[in-house]
Amino acid sequence: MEQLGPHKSSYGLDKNGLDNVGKVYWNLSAPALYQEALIRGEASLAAGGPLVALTGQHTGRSANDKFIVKESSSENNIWWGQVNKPIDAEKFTGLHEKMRQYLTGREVFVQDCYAGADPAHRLPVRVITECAWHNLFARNMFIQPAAEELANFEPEFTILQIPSFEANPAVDGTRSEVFVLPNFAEKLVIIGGTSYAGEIKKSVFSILNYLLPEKQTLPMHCSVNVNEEGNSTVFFGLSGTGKTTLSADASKMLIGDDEHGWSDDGVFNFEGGCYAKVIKLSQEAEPEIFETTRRFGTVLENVVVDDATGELDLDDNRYTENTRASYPIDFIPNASDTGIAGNPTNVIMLTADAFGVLPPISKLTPEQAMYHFLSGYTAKLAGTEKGLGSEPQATFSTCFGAPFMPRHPSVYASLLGDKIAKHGVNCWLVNTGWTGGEYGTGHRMPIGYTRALVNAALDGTLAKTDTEKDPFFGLAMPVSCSGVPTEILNPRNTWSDKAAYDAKAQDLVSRFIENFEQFSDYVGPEVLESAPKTA
Ligand SMILES: Nc1ncnc2c1ncn2[C@@H]1O[C@H](COP(=O)(O)OP(=O)(O)O)[C@@H](O)[C@H]1O
Ligand SMILES: C=C(OP(=O)(O)O)C(=O)O
Ligand SMILES: [Mn+2]
Repeated sequence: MEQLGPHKSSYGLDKNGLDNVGKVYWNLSAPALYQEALIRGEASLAAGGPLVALTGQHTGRSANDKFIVKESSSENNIWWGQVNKPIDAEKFTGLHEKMRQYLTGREVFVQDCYAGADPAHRLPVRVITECAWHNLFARNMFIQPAAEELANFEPEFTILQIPSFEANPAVDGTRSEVFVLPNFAEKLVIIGGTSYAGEIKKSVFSILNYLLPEKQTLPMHCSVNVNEEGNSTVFFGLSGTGKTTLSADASKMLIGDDEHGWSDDGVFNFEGGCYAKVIKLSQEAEPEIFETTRRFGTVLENVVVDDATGELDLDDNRYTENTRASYPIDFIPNASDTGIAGNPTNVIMLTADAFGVLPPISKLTPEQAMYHFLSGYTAKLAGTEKGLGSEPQATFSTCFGAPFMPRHPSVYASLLGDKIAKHGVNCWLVNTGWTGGEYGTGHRMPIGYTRALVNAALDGTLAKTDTEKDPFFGLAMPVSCSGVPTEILNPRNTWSDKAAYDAKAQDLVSRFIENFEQFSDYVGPEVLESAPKTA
């Protein structure tokens, strides 16, 4: 086994059961990984220097192909159901062994890194990949140990990601050729059949979501930034609701864009990089993120590059709507270099309501915050082309991140409830989705309006503004906000057909109620009292 690279670890790959591989590239730098990726034809270079990779068939997460290994150490702690589905330990062992055989004589890339900016909570993770470009993704996304820490680095968890190795569902116990299999007993996640890099980061997230509640630390699918007064804000939200977009803001210090922990000491980023959606990215609305797409070190996924000029075309969705940029967090000009901040003053729950019935901002009582956290509502337009007649798809994903939450939602909700009460946190619901009338005719909330509303919430202005109560969801809607047209603050105003608005709002209320039945035994009467009600 040939060992290459300046930062080999004394904890060799034999300890990962991989004494049979051909070459190991240890902790290569970004330039070295570029070279290896380019030599192998894994990726190409675009103007300004980003590395551009195509993932082929799988351009997003394969949520249905994730199975948690059922074994005695974790079995009773997992919330088994539609989301967390089991796979037998024997099946895992069989597939892992096949994967190991497959790697005989092959090359692998290793990044040893930390997940968790707070040294008290960080997890040493080893990411072993087949491709150099996925290794650079891992290097961008996680926290790099100091050079002297690498020599004696001992991983607590390992991610083994081999996209060209596919499962055979008939014998391996998977659903398809794709598999994402966390094994909490063996402290190992094996990934195969997909090149979507997001699987790597979300696997590490799932591990921390499993481990941290036992340390009284709440893991969160959220972004975090800090304003000029030093107050930190948590932005919860499902994919596409604006965590990354809204946390990158010239007037704030960025802590992180996607995954954080909240301990007794405050909040900390799990990651050391960001993973931004770049489809139709506007230089004007998102200047900081836009800049990252034209520089050395950024990995672009499924972005179209002009053959003749090497220029990016961020508007081209021929491979997917889910085009991505991963970059180290310090590519954002005002990012924190510690990844740590104090206890949040505000919690913002983001939703992208494609029905166009939720207000662009509302103040939540602590009980309503619990209700919305457990509900985890967002909605997408069914087709990528929004047009008349496309009925939106409602999604309820508990804790704003069900696919990544191995434990029962009440575990996370009770930690959040305690922290909101203890620190007197202000909670808000922000709709970054569609407005301006009946769905299909409306448009997405302009980012500038959302930023203005968020800023008015954070600087205390909205707390002093009169509110009106929406009759369907019981939400307190501010009646005015500087920089935002008054008529959009109550979404009913934006519909020409008021009866259609009422019917649609009522329909969404019914969906909330139906979805919440599964949680009604886990919350107190005050939370149920604060729930949306059918008229
Ligand atoms: N009002 C808005 N607020 C936030 N994002 C918006 C808004 N309107 C449109 N967008 C777009 O929605 C997407 C939000 O994605 P992103 O911030 O990556 O979400 P997340 O990080 O929560 O997955 C971006 O493409 C952004 O340009
Ligand atoms: C990376 C992902 O998360 P987000 O869209 O929230 O950035 C994902 O869901 O694959
Ligand atoms: Mn994001």
